[in-house]
Amino acid sequence: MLDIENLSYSTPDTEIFTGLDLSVHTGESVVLCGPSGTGKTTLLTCVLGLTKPKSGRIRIAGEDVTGLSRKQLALYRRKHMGMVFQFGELLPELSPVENVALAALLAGVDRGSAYDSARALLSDLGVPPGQTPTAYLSGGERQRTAVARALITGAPLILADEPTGALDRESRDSVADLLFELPRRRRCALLIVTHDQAVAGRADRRFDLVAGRLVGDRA
Ligand SMILES: Nc1ncnc2c1ncn2[C@@H]1O[C@H](COP(=O)(O)OP(=O)(O)OP(=O)(O)O)[C@@H](O)[C@H]1O
Repeated sequence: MLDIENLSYSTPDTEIFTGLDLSVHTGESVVLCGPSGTGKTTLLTCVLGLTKPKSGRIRIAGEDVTGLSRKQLALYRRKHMGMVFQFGELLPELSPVENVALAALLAGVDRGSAYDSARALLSDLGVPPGQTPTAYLSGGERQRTAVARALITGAPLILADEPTGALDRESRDSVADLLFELPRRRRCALLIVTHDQAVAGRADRRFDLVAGRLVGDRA
């Protein structure tokens, strides 16, 4: 589902990573760890098409996304990728169902279907129904809502950046349970960046980004 080939990125002062190769297949979870500042988030933003790599190729579902225009990328992202951030990044004044339905509406789904799917997905992921703005939910409930938002369009590639970094241990475990079930339950590919060793240990494969190189399991 995701094929990264010979990817390099540098800032004007520093080479962040060089010649990275990484594949994530449908039905599996891959975790990316490594010291702070080695470029893990930058790698995710390259996959999302928000950062342009210096060289190399990223293919998603067989399509080379490194050559797409910004507009094509935005459309491609909506259809093929779901993203979960550390702090959920939800709209705090909207309820969970509104946050999740909004992602479907932006992807062109009609209002009735968007709301029906959002309610069904949130119920499946254990988010209490109701009109409470997400600002008042617990951290775990917010992250479950963020996972629902990432899934609502049926994206085959789910990316997560420190999805449990802001949670206590109990919420961390339940959000990790939810995330690691996804590849098999929903036939997607999952790539998670995390510093949390308990979360990292649950992935099918693990890599560490150290000094610009990936170290670890191979595809
Ligand atoms: N556009 C940019 N201009 C300058 N520096 C950048 C740019 N993008 C990334 N960097 C630098 O690249 C390095 C990698 O940052 P990144 O956030 O990807 O690391 P990380 O491995 O995710 O770190 P952490 O684990 O702390 O979240 C950092 O030193 C960051 O400041």
